[in-house]
Amino acid sequence: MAVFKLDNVEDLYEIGDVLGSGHFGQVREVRERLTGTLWAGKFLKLQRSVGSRFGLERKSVEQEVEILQSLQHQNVMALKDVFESRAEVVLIVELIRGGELFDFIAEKENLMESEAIDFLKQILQGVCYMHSKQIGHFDLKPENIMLLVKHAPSPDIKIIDFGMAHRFIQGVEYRSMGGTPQYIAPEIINFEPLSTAADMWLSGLSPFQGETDEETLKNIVAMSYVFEPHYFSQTSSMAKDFIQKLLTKDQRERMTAEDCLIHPWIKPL
Ligand SMILES: Cc1ccc2c(c1)c1c3c(c(C)cc1n2CCCN)C(=O)NC3=O
Repeated sequence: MAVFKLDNVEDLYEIGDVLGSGHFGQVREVRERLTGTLWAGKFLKLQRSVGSRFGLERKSVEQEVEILQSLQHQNVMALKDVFESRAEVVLIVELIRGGELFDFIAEKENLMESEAIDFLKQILQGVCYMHSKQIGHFDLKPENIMLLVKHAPSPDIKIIDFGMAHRFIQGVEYRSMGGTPQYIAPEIINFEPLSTAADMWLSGLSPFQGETDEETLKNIVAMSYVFEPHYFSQTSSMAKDFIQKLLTKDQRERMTAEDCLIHPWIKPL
């Protein structure tokens, strides 16, 4: 069993404002007392009793930490320290101030395909790196793609939140039902053995969005989507080819992150 630092996190870090919260718990800005450096603290509530509906199993937190400790890449959120008390574990991670990529794009009048390609290249480089270590993220969605700083000439992308991540072991099957309905791959809905290909079922604007989660899931399994002219009329055929090769139902046929990085839309000849 992994043992994290038992010091009181507040002895080393001044706890600041809440930056966000979600299934994982809360993220707060923290200031390292020794250096004055700002970090983000991810406060994860642990289950008080086995099987409790509230809080996370310690085992799943240990898995997230073990995965983060094995990832060092400029497009993946960095883990600095881990503290634990009786009821919670605190991950001290890189502070990412640029906000979510989704909001950055939404705030722009229009996004040039060249800008989209720059962002996509960084995401693919981060995903390619984690897949090369047999690690799948399993919750890649716009909310988990952030910008290190907002107003940089070419903003750095950071992939965050490895709470659903899994390290594959040769010959050991892995199935999961987790994820966010409009972004999960058909093999997850069908509870089939998974691979890192599930991360490649990328879609920012989900073309499968239904009125309800149930309808969305049916759309995904039925592969019923169209490139709505309202959103895709200005999208190049190369870009649509790229999207279609990702939204491939058979995970064995779907482009890998490596394939994507050499696709003509991303890497013109
Ligand atoms: C300035 C700011 C605002 C919201 C933040 C973060 C930073 C943030 C951060 C992280 C996570 C997992 C979630 C975060 N959230 C929650 C929302 C993420 N989709 C993180 O790992 N570093 C962050 O700075």
